Amino acid sequence: MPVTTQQLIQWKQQKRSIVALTAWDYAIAQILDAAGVDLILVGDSMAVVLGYETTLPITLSEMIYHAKAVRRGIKRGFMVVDLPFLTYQESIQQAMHSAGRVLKETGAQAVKLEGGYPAMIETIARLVQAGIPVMGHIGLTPQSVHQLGLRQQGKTQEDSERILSEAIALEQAGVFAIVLEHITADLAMQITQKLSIPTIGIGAGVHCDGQVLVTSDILGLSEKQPPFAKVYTNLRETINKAVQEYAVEVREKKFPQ
Ligand SMILES: Nc1nc(=O)c2c([nH]1)NC[C@@H]1CN(c3ccc(C(=O)N[C@@H](CCC(=O)O)C(=O)O)cc3)CN21
Ligand SMILES: CC(C)C(=O)C(=O)O
Ligand SMILES: [Mg+2]
Repeated sequence: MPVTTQQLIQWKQQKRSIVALTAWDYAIAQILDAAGVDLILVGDSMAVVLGYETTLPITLSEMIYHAKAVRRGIKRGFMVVDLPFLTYQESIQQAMHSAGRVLKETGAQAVKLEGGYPAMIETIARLVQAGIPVMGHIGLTPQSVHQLGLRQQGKTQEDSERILSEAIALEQAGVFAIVLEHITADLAMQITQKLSIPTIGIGAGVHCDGQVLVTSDILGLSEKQPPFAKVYTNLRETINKAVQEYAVEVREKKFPQ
């Protein structure tokens, strides 16, 4: 049975951790889905797969192109697509148009957008009223890299209080879940306890209701990873070995047989 927003909320109540990863094409999506990943995110971090330094250059059309391929690989997982930089901040109308395109053209079940109170609250409420499930994303928001940098957020009392109140405002606006990125484990625990909707952490400690990482990071495909990522295998090395072996066999006329 496909995962739903209700299922995600139930898993929080049952304290069953939610497993989330990112995907950018059919093959990766199919492998993650068959492995039982609960939530599959077409993240704008796909920028790394396309060779960009930040997530800012990714366009809505690029996200939709990749999301359509991901959709074809998923049978069970809940599929979320990131709205990229400046495709939702301009106006409620712009956000509605972008989120509508994502749901209509890709078959995703939800969109994710960065930011909290006050900037995004009205926009989120309107999307939810229109029937579009929205996932929040606060703490380190990479689309604001030129303001925030990439450091851990919520380290001062003032900052952590602000992030906690953003989380509460997002829940009230109707998000079904929130990504907490690169904040202290203590703050993530407080938010997780306070909210009825699931928190999905990335670099936010073990007390979140679920965890997400960028799949190219855990596979060792990215050139570099954030300090909070764990590299479970080194695909760069694996691919390099296979390609070297192939090259030798071609040059020595050992392949084809
Ligand atoms: N491959 C990849 N994985 C990610 O998780 C990811 C992306 N790309 N791109 C978008 C954002 C950026 N992310 C990052 C990237 C680097 C740090 C990092 O190195 N943080 C350092 C401080 C660096 C600094 O201050 O410049 C740290 O110690 O917190 C954190 C988050 C997380 N997201
Ligand atoms: C890592 C997650 C939360 C993300 O926003 C992305 O991959 O773009
Ligand atoms: Mg993102």
